[in-house]
Amino acid sequence: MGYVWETENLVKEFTLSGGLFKPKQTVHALQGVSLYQSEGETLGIVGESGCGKSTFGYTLMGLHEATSGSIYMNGQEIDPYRNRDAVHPVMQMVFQNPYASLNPRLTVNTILEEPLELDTKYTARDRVIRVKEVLEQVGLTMAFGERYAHELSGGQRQRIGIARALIMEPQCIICDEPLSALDVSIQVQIMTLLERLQALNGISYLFISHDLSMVRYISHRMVVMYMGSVMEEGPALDLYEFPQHPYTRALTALNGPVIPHAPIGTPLRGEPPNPLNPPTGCLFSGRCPEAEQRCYTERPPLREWADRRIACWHL
Ligand SMILES: Nc1ncnc2c1ncn2[C@@H]1O[C@H](COP(=O)(O)OP(=O)(O)OP(=O)(O)O)[C@@H](O)[C@H]1O
Repeated sequence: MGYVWETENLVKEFTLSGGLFKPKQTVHALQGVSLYQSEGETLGIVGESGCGKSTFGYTLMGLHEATSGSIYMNGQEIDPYRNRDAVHPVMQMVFQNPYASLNPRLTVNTILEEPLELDTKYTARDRVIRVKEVLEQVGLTMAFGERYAHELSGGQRQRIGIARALIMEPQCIICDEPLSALDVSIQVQIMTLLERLQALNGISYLFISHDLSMVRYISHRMVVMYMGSVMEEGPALDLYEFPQHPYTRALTALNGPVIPHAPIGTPLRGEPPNPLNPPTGCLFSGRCPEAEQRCYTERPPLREWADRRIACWHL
């Protein structure tokens, strides 16, 4: 089975413009990320705030221009930043804030029909049918089509966000913290909806969240990111219950031990290093309880280890 998308050594740097006495500075947001996603799979990306999760999703979607590296969709190398038309049939995005991501001046019907209008394959009648179909899929009736965003609850808005992503039948939806603005009971409903849609349409999700304990439930595979770099990647439950990288162990330690005898990490200490000036060795070395001399000078590559990939000299 082919990959829906794949990245090779993806690098994203943001340049901060300097001032009269201040030189330009570079934020190293993604430092060579190589990942892939299979059809029908949910891939979770977790990590602390600022580790580059959203930047990865945005660069993949072409909302940011990659500094270097390659992006493939269905095996074809593309530049999503310059060729959005090639991205949209493959990938759509659901945003964190359902309040901000819907245009308040448009009815739900107009919001959902807009992308269809760009495709000549859809007649006016087809558009109405497709909007009804997609509203039903996200658990809303046709009557919601007449409403404006402010007339909807948070959960209903996020359902519309999902409907908008679904409408062109993409292969993959990037969900960037889609639950964090919602109440816990609504979060469960939206998670259940996403799972049902996956069973129905075979869609893939790239699920971005800082909440490891939640991501492990929804994901098949999980990626732990730190300072724009992949620290550990593997089957979600297994990775959560038996974390190997000291950083993953530290993250899971925050949630308490899950399984008796599972390796328990040392809780995180200190702050991540400045992304303007990342360390030359392992990016986690400054906070790692197991760091040795080599960790401070040489960056560990991401190496295969059973069904995982781990970037640590201690394997
Ligand atoms: N447009 C931008 N200009 C400059 N720096 C940016 C920009 N967008 C993101 N960054 C920086 O890139 C790094 C990664 O940010 P990003 O938002 O991708 O992290 P994140 O893991 O998604 O965090 P959060 O969970 O808080 O959204 C951070 O240091 C951030 O400050």
